[in-house]
Amino acid sequence: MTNRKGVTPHEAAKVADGSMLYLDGVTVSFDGFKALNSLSMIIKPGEMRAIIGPNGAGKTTMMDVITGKTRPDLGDVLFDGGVDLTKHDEAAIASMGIGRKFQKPTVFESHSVYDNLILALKQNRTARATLFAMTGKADEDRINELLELTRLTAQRDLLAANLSHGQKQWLEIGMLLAQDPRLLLVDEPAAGMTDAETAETAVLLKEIAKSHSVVVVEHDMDFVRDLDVRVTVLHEGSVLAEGTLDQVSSNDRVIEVYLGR
Ligand SMILES: Nc1ncnc2c1ncn2[C@@H]1O[C@H](COP(=O)(O)OP(=O)(O)OP(=O)(O)O)[C@@H](O)[C@H]1O
Repeated sequence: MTNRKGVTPHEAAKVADGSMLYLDGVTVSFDGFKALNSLSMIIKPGEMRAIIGPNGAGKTTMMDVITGKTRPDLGDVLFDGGVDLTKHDEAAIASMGIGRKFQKPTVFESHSVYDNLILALKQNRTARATLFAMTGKADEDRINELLELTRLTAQRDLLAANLSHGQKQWLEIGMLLAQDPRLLLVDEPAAGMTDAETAETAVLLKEIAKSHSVVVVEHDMDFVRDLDVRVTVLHEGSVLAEGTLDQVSSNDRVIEVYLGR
């Protein structure tokens, strides 16, 4: 079988070799409307990428395709150099190491911060992991690391319901990390945060990106500037521009369609 460019899956896997995420010619239609229109993008291992674009550009649909929620009509979606994500369902893709953080935090409000992290850690126990089960001490150490990373050490025994909006987002990021993903997809983390929380979230994501690939969808340009990473601009389901934030924001086509000035 070949895709629309006459590329076999084997050939696509060769091109994708060494990438964490490889999208090529990905097209998704809803009743004839192309939410994604031949979208292509490569994320390298250890890379953090910011995705921006006006409403309806296809950002959410792209995340849906990567996580197996939506099947593309056309195109290659490969993880870790060669795993064809279009052949797997959401649960299988999550267990392969792709974690997704939705915009709205979904922490367990009636549980403490600590219990939320423990629950996330235990969720990750596959049969194999149970066989070589971590000791209680190893679990404690991991939780302490995650509390430290997510700036929640002092809130460890608080009910999640009593955290600020920003702290809930950080807790949920910690819960995702407890499941040891290799690629994290983060949808508008700064939405609804205070300026201080937004700035801290950029620092947090940069720390996480030292040991994970991260794709961040975001509208807040100050936050994207703080991330200081390569930016991809989506428009009408395809890549309009890619580069530093300064490069894409001085691109005439981006100014025309995205910034509208
Ligand atoms: N299930 C669906 N059925 C029909 N149209 C859809 C569906 N999902 C998305 N669309 C359309 O596809 C386009 C892309 O939507 P998508 O949500 O991916 O954009 P987005 O870049 O995430 O936008 P936003 O910034 O507003 O979240 C939009 O025009 C949207 O109306």
